[in-house]
Amino acid sequence: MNQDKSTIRIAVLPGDGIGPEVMAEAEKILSKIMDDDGKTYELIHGDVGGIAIDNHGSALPGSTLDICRNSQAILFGSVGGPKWEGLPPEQQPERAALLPLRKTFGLYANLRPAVIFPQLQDASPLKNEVIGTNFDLLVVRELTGGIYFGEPKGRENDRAFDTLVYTKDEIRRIARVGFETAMKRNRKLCSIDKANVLTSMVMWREVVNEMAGDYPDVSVSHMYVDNAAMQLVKNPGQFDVILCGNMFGDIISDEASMITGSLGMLPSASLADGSFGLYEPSGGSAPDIAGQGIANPIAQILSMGMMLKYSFGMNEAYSRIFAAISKVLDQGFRTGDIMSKGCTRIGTAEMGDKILAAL
Ligand SMILES: NC(=O)c1ccc[n+]([C@@H]2O[C@H](COP(=O)([O-])OP(=O)(O)OC[C@H]3O[C@@H](n4cnc5c(N)ncnc54)[C@H](O)[C@@H]3O)[C@@H](O)[C@H]2O)c1
Ligand SMILES: CC(C)[C@H](C(=O)O)[C@@H](O)C(=O)O
Ligand SMILES: [Mg+2]
Repeated sequence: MNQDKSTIRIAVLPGDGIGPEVMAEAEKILSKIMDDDGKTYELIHGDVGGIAIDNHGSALPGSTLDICRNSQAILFGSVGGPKWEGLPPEQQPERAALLPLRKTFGLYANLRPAVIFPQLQDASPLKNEVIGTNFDLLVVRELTGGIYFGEPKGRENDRAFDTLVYTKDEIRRIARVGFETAMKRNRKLCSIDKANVLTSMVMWREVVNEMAGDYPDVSVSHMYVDNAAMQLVKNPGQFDVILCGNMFGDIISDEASMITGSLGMLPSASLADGSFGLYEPSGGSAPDIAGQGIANPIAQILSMGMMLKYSFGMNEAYSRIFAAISKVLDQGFRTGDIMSKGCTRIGTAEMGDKILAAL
C-alpha cells in the first residue's frame, strides 16, 4: 500500500445488491476528476456486508476495517438483502457492518441533502405547486446514538427491547452541526422530536433551545415527528435544515428523497470531527432491481461528490459533478425511477457514461 502522505487514499466498499452497480459509475467519474485535477490517489477496494459474509465469514472483516483505517474517506455502496435476512440479527450486514463502521469512526453527523433538479419536478409524486421552485432541504441526522445503539437491547422469552438514550453532549454536538449548517444556508432550523411522549426527546428539545442563544441569527422551530412527516408532503418548502435523532432522521430522509423524485437521487455524508467521512447513498441495496442494470447511480455519484467536498475540500469538483448531472437531465436522459413522459430511458452504466461525458 502506498503510504505517501500526498496520496489521497479512499476505501471503496461497494457492498451488496445495486451497490457494486452504482459504485462502478461513481468510480469512473471519480477517476476522471482526480486525473483532471492532477491528484495522486489510490482507491482501495474491500468486501463489506453480505458479500463479506460469503467471502470471509463476517460482514466487516478485519482486512476491510484495516483498509478503512488506512484511508482518508470511505466510499460506501449499500449492504444487505434477502440472502442474509435469515442470519441472527447481530450477524446481519446492516448491524454487523454499517453500524459498527459508523460507531468505530465516530461518524455522528449524517448530512442528507434533498435538492430537486428542476428537470425532475414531474418525476416527484408531489404536485409542482406543492414542491414549489428550488426545493432544497438538508436533513441533519444524528448517526451514532439514540435507539440504534442504546443499551440494553435484547430478547428474553416473549419480550424484546431497545433503548432510546441520548446524552446532552451527543445532542449538543449534532445540534451544533445543525446550527452551523443553517448559518450557511437560509438560517432556519427545525428540530424534530417526540417531546410529547419521550423523556429523551424532552431533553433533546431543551438542549436545542439552550443552544439557540448562541445562534441569534437562526430561526429555530420544533415539530413533533408525526406532524413533520405530514408537513413534509403538505408544504416541503417551509423547511431549510431539519435536525433529528437517529431513527427519525432515517425515516424523514427517505420521505424527503421522494420529493426530489426518487430515493436514487439522495446522497449522504456521514462525518466525524475533522475531515474523515463515510459517503453513501441514503437508500439501500434495492434487491427488487439489483442485477438488472437499471438502478439510478446519481445518489452514489453525488455521495462521491460530497466526499470530494467534505473530506478533500474539492468544492469545485462537487459543483462540476452537479452541473454534469443537470446537463444530462437537460438532455432528457432518465433511469426508470425518475422517468417522465418524453424522456429517454437509460440504464445505470449509460447514465454514468453520460454524466462522465458531460463533466
Ligand atoms: N446504507 C445501506 O447500506 C442501506 C440503506 C437502506 C437499506 N439497506 C438495506 O437494503 C435492503 C433493501 O431495503 P429496502 O428495500 O427497505 O430499501 P431500499 O432503499 O434498498 O429500496 C427501497 C426502494 O427504493 C428503490 N431504490 C433504492 N435505491 C434506488 C436507486 N439507486 N435507483 C432506483 N431505485 C432505487 C428500490 O428499488 C426500492 O423499490 C435491506 O437489506 C436494507 O436493510 C441498506
Ligand atoms: C441499513 C440501515 C442500518 C440504515 C439506517 O437505518 O441507518 C439505512 O436505512 C440508512 O438510512 O442509512
Ligand atoms: Mg434508511
